[in-house]
Amino acid sequence: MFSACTRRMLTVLLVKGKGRKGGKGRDTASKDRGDAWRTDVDVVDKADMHNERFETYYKAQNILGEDEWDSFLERMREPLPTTFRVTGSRQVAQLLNDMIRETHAPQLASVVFEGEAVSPPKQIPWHLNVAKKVLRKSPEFKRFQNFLVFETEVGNISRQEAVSMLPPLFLEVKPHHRVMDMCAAPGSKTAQLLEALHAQDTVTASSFPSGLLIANDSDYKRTHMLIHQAARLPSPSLMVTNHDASIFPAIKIPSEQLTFPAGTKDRVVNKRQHQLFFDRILCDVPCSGDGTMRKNLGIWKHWSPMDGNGLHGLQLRILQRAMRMLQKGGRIVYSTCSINPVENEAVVAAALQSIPGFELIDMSTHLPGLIFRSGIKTWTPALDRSEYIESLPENKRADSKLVESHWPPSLAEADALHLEYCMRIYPHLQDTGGFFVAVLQKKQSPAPARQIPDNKRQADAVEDLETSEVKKPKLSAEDDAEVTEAETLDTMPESPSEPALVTEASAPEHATDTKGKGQAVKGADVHFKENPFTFLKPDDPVILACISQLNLEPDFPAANMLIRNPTGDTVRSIYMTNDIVKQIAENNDYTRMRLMTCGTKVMAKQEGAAAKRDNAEMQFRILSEGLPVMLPYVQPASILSADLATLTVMMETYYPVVSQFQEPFRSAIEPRGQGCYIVRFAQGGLGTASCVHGSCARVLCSHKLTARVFYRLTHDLVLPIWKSNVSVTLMIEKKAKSALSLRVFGEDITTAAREAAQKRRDEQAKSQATVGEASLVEADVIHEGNEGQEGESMCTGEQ
Ligand SMILES: C[S@@+](CC[C@H](N)C(=O)[O-])C[C@H]1O[C@@H](n2cnc3c(N)ncnc32)[C@H](O)[C@@H]1O
Repeated sequence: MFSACTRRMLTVLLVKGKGRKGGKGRDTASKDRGDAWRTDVDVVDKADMHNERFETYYKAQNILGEDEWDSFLERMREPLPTTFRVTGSRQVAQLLNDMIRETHAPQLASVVFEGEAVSPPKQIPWHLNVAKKVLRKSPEFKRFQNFLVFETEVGNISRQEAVSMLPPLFLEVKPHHRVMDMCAAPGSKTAQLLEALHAQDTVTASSFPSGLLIANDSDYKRTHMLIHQAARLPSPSLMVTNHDASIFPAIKIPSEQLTFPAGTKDRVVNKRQHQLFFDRILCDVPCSGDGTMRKNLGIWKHWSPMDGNGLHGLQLRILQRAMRMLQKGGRIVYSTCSINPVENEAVVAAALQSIPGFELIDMSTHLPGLIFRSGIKTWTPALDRSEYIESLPENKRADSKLVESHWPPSLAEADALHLEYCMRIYPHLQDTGGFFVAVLQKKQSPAPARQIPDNKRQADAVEDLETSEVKKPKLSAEDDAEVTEAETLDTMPESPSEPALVTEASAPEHATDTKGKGQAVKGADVHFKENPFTFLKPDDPVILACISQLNLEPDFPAANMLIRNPTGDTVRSIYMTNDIVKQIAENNDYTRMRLMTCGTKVMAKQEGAAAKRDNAEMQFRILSEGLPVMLPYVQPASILSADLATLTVMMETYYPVVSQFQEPFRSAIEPRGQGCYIVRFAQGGLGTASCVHGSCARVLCSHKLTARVFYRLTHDLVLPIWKSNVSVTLMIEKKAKSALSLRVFGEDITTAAREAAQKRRDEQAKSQATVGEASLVEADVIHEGNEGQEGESMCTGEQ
């Protein structure tokens, strides 16, 4: 389907039947991760997938030729192929991709169900069609589905519609780019953008991109989904904010982050702070979601053209705000999962007409395998819910409830805007959902740009601040209150002497003093209750202790470590950011930005049983999720080597004592003091594990023999451990440990799994005993009944 898809994309169609439960629309489409792969009950019949208004409206828009209309509608009523993306860290992604390609796909290659061959999962652009019945009844597919469910639960695989993977591909994000995701939750595209920023990552270590990604969503609860999603791709370049994207505040950045083109006025050069402009912005705006009707069947019943009419104003304002935050030469992708021109071409046309200096770009050859139709140049907005669509002459349009931007521009204007460069994707073209993408670019200034290093930017931003003049579109009064440019840009300090932002009266002594204590900050949001962000000084005792305990390299970015608590006294978790994220956090009021998180959590104070047992002084450990980011700074000599036998011991026992390990690991760990260490299990290493309960050696297990099964490690594995006075513990979370065990050994050999299996066996035995007792009682009752009133005894017994 899409030949330019990223390495991590895979697609599988898991469900093919009559249809599934109707959803509530696009924004509610994300489900509980664990349920995401389970097949739903059919509740909407094909016969109910009709909506007169939908058909009349779209026929009137001429979105497709007559010859395509029937196949379009027919495909709209077919269930959507289920696609998924491997989203975990590069280490996990590589393993999972290999597992699917090398283990699951071959195992599924020869499945024949009811006399018909079923195709295995394939990387996009291929597809697999599997009937629900096959999934339920074919043991091979059931196993594959279980694998998907498990990896989805631990967050390494997420269900994502194929078309929804497109916008980030059109953005072409590079590691040095400053990127904004305006409407980001639940975060599937954010994950793709992060992957692009981290294109230089290796299998075990994260890169340290100089770029930035701000992932924003106006829905507070949904920003937590974003944070959760992003935690799987730990990045020092990430910030998550909770703002209305249409009034996203201007972000200040100090001069050090910019280079100025020759001829820039002194007044500008001497300014201490400037507005940050982005290289790439994604506007995946809230929409009516009628392109998702194949999976959100509820939309069939309730669809009305007024859905799109009502969203148009907000969509336009979000796009306009993005345009005002874009760097010259920068790119915006505007996307919706709607096929309604009022939410698509109308928004793009109005935005281009209202803000000069932008153009649509032709991306038709960017993904050669993608089949799409060009954007349309004229449409007829619906005046009401009526099934009859009427157009109005231009002189009557002002009298309607619609605003000017709902209507199409003249054909000459549409030609000049190149609306044909917009891309419309319909379900029948390549068996996907419906989707719309437009790629806008801010024209370069006439003066050729000087060659500048990656981490330095032209002060193009400054010029814009000085000169920007924005023509505002007429917006419908009922849509939303109009937000003026002044409200956002005015908050920039005009004079270099104006103090930096962020008041935090309770800033700790050891923190960098970036706060104007007690000062009221212009634009601060007093209702925003998240903890402040406090950067530790590089010579803070906590940082110095971490450097020495964890054997960190001299180039460890000690100045970029931050803590999050109101007082700054207790340091439990330490986050790491890159320079640009630090600059933004320090130069902007975090409440005004509504900053939820920045950077990534990399270290934590060792607490709990182990520390208490050992009476440990304050010690820090590297978190498993932060390890890829920290690894480049851990001195190689301090990294321990181990084989899979060592890993087996760590998996099979909660707190294995040193004497349980074999040589050479035992001698390597024995003399070391208490603390956190990093262990590398090298690719190609061969190991064994006892089969505890799994299918691989079930026969041996049931005969109480110890099965030793051999495994080979296909990639380097690097993990954190904690050595106490007596034991060595693998420091990864319980579920992640089980997932790792499944990936490496093909079985869950962890202590937790063994205990759970034992518990299940005990319960089973108990219930069998109860059944036994019950049948004895039953037999007694039957016996008694038989003795007494023959014929009524069964009934009594069953009660
Ligand atoms: C289509 S969804 C985004 C999906 C997301 N890009 C992804 O790929 O996972 C639209 C999002 O816009 C958010 N939203 C709605 N109004 C908004 C606004 N004014 N500003 C920012 N976000 C908004 C919704 O909460 C929703 O999460």
